[in-house]
This record gives sequence, structure tokens and C-alpha cells, in this order.
Amino acid sequence: MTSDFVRFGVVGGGAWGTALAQLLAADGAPVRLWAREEEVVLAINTQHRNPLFLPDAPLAPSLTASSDLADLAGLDALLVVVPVPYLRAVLEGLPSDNSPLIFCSKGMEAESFAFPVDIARDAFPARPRAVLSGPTFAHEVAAGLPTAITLAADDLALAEALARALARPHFRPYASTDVIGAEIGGAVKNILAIACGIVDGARLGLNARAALISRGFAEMTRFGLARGAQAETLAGLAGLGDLVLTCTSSNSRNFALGQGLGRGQSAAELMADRRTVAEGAFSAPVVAAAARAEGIDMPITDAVAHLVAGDASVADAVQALLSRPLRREGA
Ligand SMILES: NC(=O)c1ccc[n+]([C@@H]2O[C@H](COP(=O)([O-])OP(=O)(O)OC[C@H]3O[C@@H](n4cnc5c(N)ncnc54)[C@H](O)[C@@H]3O)[C@@H](O)[C@H]2O)c1
Ligand SMILES: O=P(O)(O)OC[C@H](O)CO
Repeated sequence: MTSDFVRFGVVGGGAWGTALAQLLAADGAPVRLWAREEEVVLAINTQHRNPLFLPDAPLAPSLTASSDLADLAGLDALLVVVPVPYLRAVLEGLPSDNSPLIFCSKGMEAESFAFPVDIARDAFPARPRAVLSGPTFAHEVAAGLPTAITLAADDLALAEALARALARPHFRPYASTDVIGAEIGGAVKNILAIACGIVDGARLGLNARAALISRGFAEMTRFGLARGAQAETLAGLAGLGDLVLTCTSSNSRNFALGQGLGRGQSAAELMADRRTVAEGAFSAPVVAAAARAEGIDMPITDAVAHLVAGDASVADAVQALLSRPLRREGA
């Protein structure tokens, strides 16, 4: 079956944008990637590598890079992989086409409380929008290891067409119409991965980590259901699946950031001069504030927000979580 989506562009040359571009270019298909750093553009075009963000992955010669967003004009679909705090500014520079935008970043914007699709609705009201989210370490996707992911769009036919166009023998997108569920799963799991990293760094044990994963999932579910997400999405790849991945591996930048906090390093020290993102550090105060405003109980998210802000110690946060009144499970 022929696809409407053959010529892909990728907005963002970090680890995930590069891995997705490589996924699509591996069979020789031309893929255009926009990267902010000239050093990345030059290295992709001449050495077929991204030394700053995905140094160990050889890249296909059919993957070409540019630092000019205008070079993404006229393609069939764009994968947008810019960290959420910078997303609005980058979208403003995109050529105004009608092709779908597929959002692959996992976070919530400060002040507006907007998810990527909401930000795009402001910039491109008429453009079709989708979300790609799930348990997907970039280096594994670039290496061709088996991966499954949620692809959500309001329009099921669009979700299914994009899923078919992105699918590869080792990469299985599952179509969904639950856009908000896919976005909330990705944003909240990043915060919970920081919490699990803290437990690991502070040597609080595996019981504590399992408790955090399940009570964290309860927070994600409360927040998601209150915003219209479907329970199956939150229990699926974009929610629980990604939570399990990032809460159990120091390959997760969010988990690794938490490990540093748990060992007693300050967030400021851990974030200084860092080139890669731990989106959970940006999202924790935003999701905590949104939940507070909506009366949704998210104590773990709130604790991570305080620890990232540097206004609580790990011991204080653990004590605050453990001293909460006992309650019925599921309430
Ligand atoms: N790395 C992964 O395995 C992975 C997997 C799935 C989803 N994600 C999500 O993808 C998004 C991008 O993460 P990544 O891992 O590709 O990034 P990264 O940590 O590898 O790189 C940081 C990116 O931020 C960009 N950046 C920094 N300052 C900027 C600015 N002022 N304006 C615009 N861009 C700026 C850099 O150019 C670079 O592309 C995040 O939301 C992340 O949660 C990552
Ligand atoms: O390295 P992290 O913590 O940003 O996680 C990467 C992906 O989101 C895993 O699905």
C-alpha cells in the first residue's frame, strides 16, 4: 500500500530527533533534520554522526541536516523533537505548510500549562497534529533494537496512516485517539523517573522504588483522568510502559539526575553546563502547580518539584511522604 507520508523532516537534532531520523533514513529514504547547532549539522552531513547528542550511532548518508528551518518546507510530515521549554519559539520559525506535525517531546510548558499539541494549536490552528510517545531510549532505536510506541491523533485515520508510515520491522507504533493521555504519560513519567533515581541514589531500597512506581502511576492516572485521558492509554506504552523503562535504568537522564540528587548533589550543580535535557526537571514544578490549581493530589510530583528547586532535602521529602495520613488504596 502506498503512503501519503514518504518524505519526513525532523525538527530537533538532540538524541531523540537524531534516532528518529536514523530510523526513517536507515533504508536509504531521504530525511531532512533541523539542528540548532552548526557543529551537529556539519558532522551529520560530512561524517554521518551526531557527536554532541548521539555519538555512538552511525547515521545513514540519506539523512541530511540543516540549521535553517526553511529547509523543512514542502515535506509530507514533520516529527517535532524540541524540548518543551524551547518548543514555542522554534514552532514560530517553521514554514507554514499543511502537513501533519508529530510531537515527540515529553513535557508541559511553564505558565501556559500547555502540552506540545496545545502549543502547536496556537501557532498552526489548521495543521493536523499527532503525538508519538512511549518507552524509547534513543540509542536503542538508532541501533535498530525492538521498540513499541503509541501514536495518537484525534483523527484515527490519521493516527493509523502515520503509524503505518513510521513502522519498521523493529519499530511498532500503536495507533490511538487519546492525544492528551499520550502527552500526560510522557510528561509525568519523567518526573517520577527523577523520584526513582533519588531513591536509588539515596540507597532507600527496591521496596521504596516499587512503591514509588505504583503510587506514582496512581498520580499519573489521577492527573490524566481529570484532564480527559483514557485509563488504557495511561496503563499502556506512553504511560506505565515508559514509567517502567525510565524508573529502572540510569540510561534515563531523568533517573540519572535523581541519582545525583539522592547522593546529595544540588540540582543547580547537576544542571550546570549540561547539554542534554532531563525534561522532568522543567515539568515537575509545572505539573505540581497545575495539579494544585485543579485540586489533584500529586505528593510525589510535588516532592520532586521541591527537590529540583533546592528548597527541600531528600530526608525532608521522604519524611513528608511517609508521614502522610494512611489512606485506602485506590481512593
Ligand atoms: N533521548 C531519548 O531517549 C528520548 C526519547 C523519547 C523522548 N525524548 C524527548 O525528546 C525531547 C528532546 O530530547 P532529546 O533527548 O532529543 O534532547 P537532548 O537532550 O539529546 O538534546 C537537547 C536538545 O535541546 C536543544 N536545545 C537546547 N537549547 C535550545 C534552545 N534554546 N532552543 C531550541 N533547542 C534547544 C538542543 O539543540 C538539543 O536538540 C525531550 O522532550 C525528551 O523528553 C527523548
Ligand atoms: O532519558 P530520559 O529520562 O529523557 O528518557 C528518555 C525517554 O523518554 C525514554 O522513553
